[in-house]
Amino acid sequence: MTVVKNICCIGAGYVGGPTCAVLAYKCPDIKVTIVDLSEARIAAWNSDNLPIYEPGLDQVVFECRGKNLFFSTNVDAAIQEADLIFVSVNTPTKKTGMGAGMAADLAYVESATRRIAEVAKSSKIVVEKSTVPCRTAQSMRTILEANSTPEIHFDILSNPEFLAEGTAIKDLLNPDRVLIGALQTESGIEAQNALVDVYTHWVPKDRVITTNLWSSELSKLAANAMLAQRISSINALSAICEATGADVDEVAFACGKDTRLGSKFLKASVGFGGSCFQKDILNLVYLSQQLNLPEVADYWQQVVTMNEYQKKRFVRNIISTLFNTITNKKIAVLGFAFKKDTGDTRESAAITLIKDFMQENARVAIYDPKVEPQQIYMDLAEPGVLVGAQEQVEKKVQICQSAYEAADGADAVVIVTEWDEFRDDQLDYAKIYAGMNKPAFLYTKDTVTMDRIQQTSGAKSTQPTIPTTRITTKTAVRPTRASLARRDMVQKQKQQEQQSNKRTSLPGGNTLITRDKNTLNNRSRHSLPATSTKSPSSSSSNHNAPTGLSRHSLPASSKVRPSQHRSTVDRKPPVGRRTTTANPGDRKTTTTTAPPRVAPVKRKSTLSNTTNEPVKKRAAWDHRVRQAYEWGGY
Ligand SMILES: NC(=O)c1ccc[n+]([C@@H]2O[C@H](COP(=O)([O-])OP(=O)(O)OC[C@H]3O[C@@H](n4cnc5c(N)ncnc54)[C@H](O)[C@@H]3O)[C@@H](O)[C@H]2O)c1
Ligand SMILES: O=c1ccn([C@@H]2O[C@H](COP(=O)(O)OP(=O)(O)O[C@H]3O[C@H](CO)[C@@H](O)[C@H](O)[C@H]3O)[C@@H](O)[C@H]2O)c(=O)[nH]1
Repeated sequence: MTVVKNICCIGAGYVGGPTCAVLAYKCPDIKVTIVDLSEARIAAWNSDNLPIYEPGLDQVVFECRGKNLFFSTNVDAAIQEADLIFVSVNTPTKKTGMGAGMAADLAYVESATRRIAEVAKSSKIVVEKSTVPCRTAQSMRTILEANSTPEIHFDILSNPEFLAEGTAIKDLLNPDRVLIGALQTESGIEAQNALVDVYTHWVPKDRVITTNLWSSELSKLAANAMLAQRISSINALSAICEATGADVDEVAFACGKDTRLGSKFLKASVGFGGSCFQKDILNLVYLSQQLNLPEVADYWQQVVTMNEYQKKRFVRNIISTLFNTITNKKIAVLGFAFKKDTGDTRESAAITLIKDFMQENARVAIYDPKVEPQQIYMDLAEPGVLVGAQEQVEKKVQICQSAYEAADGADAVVIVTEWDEFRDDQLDYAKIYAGMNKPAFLYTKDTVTMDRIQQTSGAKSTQPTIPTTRITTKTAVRPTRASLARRDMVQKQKQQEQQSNKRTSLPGGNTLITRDKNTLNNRSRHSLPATSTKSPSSSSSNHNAPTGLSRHSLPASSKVRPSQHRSTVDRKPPVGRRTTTANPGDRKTTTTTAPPRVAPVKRKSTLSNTTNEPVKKRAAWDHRVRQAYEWGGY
């Protein structure tokens, strides 16, 4: 039986570093050496300032470094010493040549494999940790076997990594499962058992799954494709929600309660980012095409297409609500990393959004708590992102030290990354508002709807009303008293509408209901016009704004009293109105004036009647709900 005593990991990146640091932490009897070609990266791993930000990583590394955990650029020595070698190098999407834009670039995997074959002086278990197309292990095996001798034998395993950035240490310490694929030969199974023994130092045995090589490789792509598919599904539904008045969070909550579906990964967003999802789905699309399965390829391609659509839709909505132009307007972008608790910016939605803002000649101010300015400049200067060199980018964007600095003088604040410090109990939104141009707008990533800081009547600004992120029943929490009250209230309003709303007959026998401007929920209800043409009233508005607004509470940190909040609204009649023409799915034919960001006074009295809760108390309640959700994660 093979016992692993010495492990080498080739690739000291987001996966190799944390994975093998946790392995060293949990297996003090095993020596772990993480190697990389990048001297800068290894120097950082050996310093107090680790090259990646990941909660809990510092403690793990500082605990083991120098004892049984080592970082080195001496790749050959580490290979020679090891019994087992993880190949954890990058596998980005190919940029040129065959399969460009889709296929995984396996050059780094191949070069690491060749290096092992060249320098190994004893038998090794080589473990494919990188995410690779199905049957890559076959190519690795061919390279290794071509160099094996009677004394040196190579076994190849597939052990894909499922950690998510931002929660990597938690995921590694307590994984849902560990997957190990092997050739079903005697030697393959022995190697598989040796790796099982390593993991069972801390992972319960029933969570270590053993399969054949190809199932293991494909399972990694499949898991990512299915996770991303859920996000695209909920994002597709968010577009329908905005057009119909349904609330995407409520839909997600209702669907997620079905135990067959589950509540995770149903959070509508501006689109998924990160180095993995898009790359791995495109990888699957390419694989399907190569296998002559065009329908399968099209199916998975649609997940990526929907993601792109969502990002574009978000930008379009922002421009639309900013009166159809953002030229020379200052847009504050809060967050640049692709998700919170990581400094990783790869495929971050922020890059796409900022690119679009800049192409519309907006001025962009960016703040992220963990991403270095240099990284932001590099990402924005990437060919195909912004035309021009880094110096040009530096002239166009302002990188700020705080959210307040970014928002100062801004026309709009866009929260792209859901960092905790942007929560309304952390950030003083009254202060943010005070420093902004009026009317001021706030957009949040998870709603894809406009969150308007204040409704003003023209150029003159009024008292701040400061709604912050929307309050809804989120996927991880039960419906609240507040949301039930809202439902009651909406029903009540519906009844009132039936009496007071004007009914307009549309050609084709359809009916357009124009809502009373002062109703709480400014989403209009439409009968679906199969053949209707544009109603006369639709020509009066030229906006294409999102409408899926829900209620907002005052932030805990807000200095604005509920009474001020209401009185401002009293002074300002909401303008939300929506008319739909022939094709309800065609956003171009749907015109909407931006609905008010906050409810009119009517809302308060209705709510008070329904819940018997003063507004202030209700706001606090809503705030707790949101916090509970956010701490619960997706
Ligand atoms: N980032 C994630 O959250 C995540 C999660 C699961 C799986 N994965 C997969 O893991 C793999 C690695 O991802 P990552 O995010 O860690 O990438 P990364 O770019 O952060 O790290 C890869 C490292 O490998 C090094 N490298 C490349 N070729 C080398 C060679 N021949 N010898 C020595 N070092 C070499 C690079 O210098 C780099 O530091 C990818 O296949 C990725 O799809 C990533
Ligand atoms: O309900 C959700 C969940 C996530 N996201 C977004 O999806 C992206 C990816 O998030 P997440 O999956 O949490 O982070 P990653 O680090 O990309 O992790 C994914 O990709 C890794 C690399 O393959 C896998 O190992 C992980 O299992 C898989 O979750 C981010 O932009 C999130 O904001 C949503 O929009 N809605």
